[in-house]
Amino acid sequence: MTIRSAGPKRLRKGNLIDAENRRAETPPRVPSGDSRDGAEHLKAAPAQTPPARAAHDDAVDEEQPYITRLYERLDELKSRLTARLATLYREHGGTHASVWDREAFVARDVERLERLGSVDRGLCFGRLDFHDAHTSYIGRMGLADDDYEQLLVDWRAPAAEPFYRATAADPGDLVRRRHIQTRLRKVLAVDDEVFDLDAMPAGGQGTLRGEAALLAALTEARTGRMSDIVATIQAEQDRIIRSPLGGVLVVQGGPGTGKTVAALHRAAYLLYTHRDRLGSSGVLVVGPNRTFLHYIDQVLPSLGETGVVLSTVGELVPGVEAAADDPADVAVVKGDARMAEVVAAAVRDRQRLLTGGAVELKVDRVELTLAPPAVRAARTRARRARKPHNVARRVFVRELLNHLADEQARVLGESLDDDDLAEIRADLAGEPSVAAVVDELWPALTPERLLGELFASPSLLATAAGDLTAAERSLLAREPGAAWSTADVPLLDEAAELLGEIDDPDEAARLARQREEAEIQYARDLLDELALEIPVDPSLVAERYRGGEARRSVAERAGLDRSWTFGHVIVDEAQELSPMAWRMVMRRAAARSMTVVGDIAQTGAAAGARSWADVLEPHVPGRWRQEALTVNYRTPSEVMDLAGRVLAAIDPALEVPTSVRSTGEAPRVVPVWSSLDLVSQVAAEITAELPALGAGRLAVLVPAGRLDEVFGGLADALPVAVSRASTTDALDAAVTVLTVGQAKGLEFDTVVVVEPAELLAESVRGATDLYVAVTRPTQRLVLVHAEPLPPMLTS
Ligand SMILES: Nc1ncnc2c1ncn2[C@@H]1O[C@H](COP(=O)(O)OP(=O)(O)OP(=O)(O)O)[C@@H](O)[C@H]1O
Repeated sequence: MTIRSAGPKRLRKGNLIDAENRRAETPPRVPSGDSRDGAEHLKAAPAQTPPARAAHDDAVDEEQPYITRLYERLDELKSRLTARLATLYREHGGTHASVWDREAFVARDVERLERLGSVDRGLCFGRLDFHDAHTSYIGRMGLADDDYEQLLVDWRAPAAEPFYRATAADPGDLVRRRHIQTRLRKVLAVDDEVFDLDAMPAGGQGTLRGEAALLAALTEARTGRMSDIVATIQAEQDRIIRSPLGGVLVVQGGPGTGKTVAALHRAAYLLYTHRDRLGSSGVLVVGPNRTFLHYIDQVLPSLGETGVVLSTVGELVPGVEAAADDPADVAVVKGDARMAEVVAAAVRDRQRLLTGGAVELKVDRVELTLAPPAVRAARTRARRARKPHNVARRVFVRELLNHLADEQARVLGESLDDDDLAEIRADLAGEPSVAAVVDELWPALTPERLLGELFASPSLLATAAGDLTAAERSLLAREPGAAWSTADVPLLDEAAELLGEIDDPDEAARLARQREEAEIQYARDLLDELALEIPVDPSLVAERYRGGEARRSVAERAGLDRSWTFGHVIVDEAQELSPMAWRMVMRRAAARSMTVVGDIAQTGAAAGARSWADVLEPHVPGRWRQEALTVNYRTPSEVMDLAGRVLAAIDPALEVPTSVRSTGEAPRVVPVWSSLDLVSQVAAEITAELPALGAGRLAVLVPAGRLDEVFGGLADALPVAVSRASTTDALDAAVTVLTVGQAKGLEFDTVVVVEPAELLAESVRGATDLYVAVTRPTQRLVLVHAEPLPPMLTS
């Protein structure tokens, strides 16, 4: 096994060896010793000599009492909080102010308890020894004793920075950085980097260790869930994590360079550092699909942050469920920036004039004439209000009723005072024939109705989408009542923005009901999570949360409110967003504080990005900054050699990230004589792989057209659980069958790619899909094919 220190982390003074030796049963693989791209590489160490082992064991013993003390402090704080919370939950009544105070205490204590409960695993993972003889311990949260003496420094605090940033060239005041590995509150290993050997106490030199903690993290079997990397953040990642809050930060990096994980740690860092600001406005993380969000959803809670909203593009409009998939050409048209004008024109087209001449209305046996000029005047006034359609509708209705009331007075030949006129207007407003005309001329519209009617009507489309070709317009056709697609959601959002809220009591009641259900569910989840030792009646908690806007968590409120603007927005796999999706996401980030994470070389969506400038210049011209991540932590170098050939076929100018380690196992290519045998051969390959897989995860990546066939065949043939990406347990099974699109952002110990030539041919971005597919494994890659392999995989 080799670790290459290719950039973020450099070889440092002292030996660098694998502390895992202590528990590893087999010695690590001797490195191949190649040094690509001039990257320094770290050699796996020979087995420890007895004195080194003894010194190491002494260091483990030395740390245990302190770690035990930290856990005791954690437990003490937890039991104090639990007791106080149980008391607060039982209290009733009091003045309005005292009830309010009590609620505030409850909310604060619940949040604290959640945080304390989330940091148990690996509470402390580092220690810094400074020249002035003081020592700091670094961990998942800050802890102090009752005398305010600092016991543990939060990893996000400025005092923890040397843990991630110190280098041999620039160690600052640091004498030694120690990684501490714990399991179940026991110290397992320590891993030291010494910056000043002379300043080390006698005997301390024996514990010198290198990249063991990183190596241990990288080679661990995958669980189907992303883990935090708080103990092993690398310097180039740390710079991104601690980059200032303001403006748009783009993080460009190849597969496996830690973009996702760094972005999530950045969310935790920003919440910690700017709690005042972000605590009330919240952080939104946008990911490519639900499976991916499920894959990452443990990372922030494990860092003690629960208040972040995770959403796909298709979920960003509350109340709309994007259940359909559009073909690529349809998604391209719907995602095109020109659609903004189409939606705007569609709204304008619903503000109509009387094209067929005057209409006669019979109100209370009085004949009233509504003439075209009156409607035109009302429309002009309403449009001048420069308000959303449904809000401006009030002006239109008022103008029209004024006109009709005057008309009625004229017909009756009476001179009426203001009160009489107001009464007539009220009567007119309740008159069905008047309401019908108003609805025809300026209807109250929901986004769903606007787009549903637009896409179902070639004539409405022809008027609103004149800039689109006839072929493009025909791609927008949709049956009334059909399911919405992900590509429809940004259009619905665009429409919602232009339409505004409807003054409709039924709609208001529906939203209130939706909110209430969410509150009750929240209360239930809360009690489940807290697992209070003293029983508390869930209905009391539900009651407590019901109705009180201010008592709901920010994430809850934000999740239910389409117009919520977040303090910071993180967009992952950002290369996949269409221009229309960007418009929607930008609305959620009104202050333009964003982290945009992606890889232009992995753009799979036909409507996705070709350059970050194309994406961002229209929204934040000249006001975005870019950082790069260059080291691949996921994929071994043997697999990346093959991936590099695929990348070169996409564009020879694109750079392959340098793998930080190698396994000595080249990708395996398995030819099959007939495509009829493809699935059985895949099953045989997986069966052979299972012993090495252990408790890890294996993905079968297939062309979309083969999903059902391969899933069905494997589910029958394999002795282990097989799932597919569309189900909620997708990442829990040992074997998951996915399309490449569904595997975006995910990783697995072993990946079996089925029929690469078909993947390549399946879409205009087939080569990109192939690149994404082969960069998913952390250990082994197998290619099974009946059709000839694409040349880029054979050379
Ligand atoms: N500093 C680190 N310490 C330990 N593990 C790390 C570190 N950096 C990245 N990793 C691991 O490397 C893997 C890849 O990270 P991540 O998924 O964030 O990469 P990515 O750049 O988003 O990849 P892709 O573009 O392919 O989606 C993850 O398992 C992550 O935990």
